[in-house]
Amino acid sequence: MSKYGVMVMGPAGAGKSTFCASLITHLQLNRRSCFYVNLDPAAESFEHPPDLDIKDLISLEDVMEEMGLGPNGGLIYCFEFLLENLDFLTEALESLTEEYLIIFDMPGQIELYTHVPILPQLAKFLSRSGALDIRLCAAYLLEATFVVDRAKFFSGTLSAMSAMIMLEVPHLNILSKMDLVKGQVKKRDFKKFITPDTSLLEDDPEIVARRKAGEQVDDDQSTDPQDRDAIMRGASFRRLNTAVASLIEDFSMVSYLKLDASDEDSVASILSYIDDCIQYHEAQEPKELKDEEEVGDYEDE
Ligand SMILES: Nc1nc2c(ncn2[C@@H]2O[C@H](COP(=O)(O)OP(=O)(O)OP(=O)(O)O)[C@@H](O)[C@H]2O)c(=O)[nH]1
Ligand SMILES: [Mg+2]
Repeated sequence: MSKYGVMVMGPAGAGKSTFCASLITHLQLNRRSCFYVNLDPAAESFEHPPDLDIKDLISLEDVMEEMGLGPNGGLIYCFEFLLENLDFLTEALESLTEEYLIIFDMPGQIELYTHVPILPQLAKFLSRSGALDIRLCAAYLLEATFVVDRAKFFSGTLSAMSAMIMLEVPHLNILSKMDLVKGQVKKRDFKKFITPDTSLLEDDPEIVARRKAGEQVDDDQSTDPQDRDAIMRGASFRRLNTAVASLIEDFSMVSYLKLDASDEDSVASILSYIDDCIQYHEAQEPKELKDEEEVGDYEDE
């Protein structure tokens, strides 16, 4: 029996847990079953109580206290512990039928998505180990407000691409919190961020405005590493961003969907992409109406 799941990932505060909550509400309203797995050992409050919570296996607070680790080292320790105790996941998930969408709410530490091999191991276990065999996709969230700062946007896009390459599962990139940029960025301008390329740096309004004001933008103003502002306004920093943007353009892997978690249509649209990625609908049996529903329907006519 196939199982279906989505890993909701992305940097801290990107709106992962909010999206999970909106997705669960939407699934419930549409009479679809879901199973919510919290894999963030530091998460405390939830709109929907998790069906499985990593905190029942290990708590970040205990790890930090007992092992003398900081929050990031503690989180890595928690995931290493999870990988040594995968029965915790198998026992809870193995009996789920193909009707369920399993939603994994991930933590926001960026290290997990960029260079430590923990998440690839976990994704491999969930999707390919034979124990669970979940048809899994990743939903990587990045805050849409990042588009205001080109350097931030490309650095976020690079980490999305890094997660994509490391995880080797079908992957959706999503610009979250779209409500925050509505009215601030014109629709036509926003389009350019959907499939990012180097042209975004060439017509950066900040550079255009500085050039217009007669500022010299093609030289470095300072090479003193302490003078962060001057470095970030200098030509070397722009060359670095251009190199990052070119890399992203050359790989041509990242394009974004848009999400406003408070808008049900927007959540429904993202869900349709998730369903499509994991081919959820292909495995579903036609559902028969229950007797009372059938009678009710005829009475209405
Ligand atoms: N305006 C707006 N705010 C949002 C949206 N989604 C989330 N937020 C807010 O962003 C903040 C962070 O949201 P979370 O859902 O906790 O983000 P997260 O990615 O789970 O955060 P961590 O688990 O700490 O990494 C909260 O204050 C949310 O209310 C959205 O679509 N629009
Ligand atoms: Mg969260």
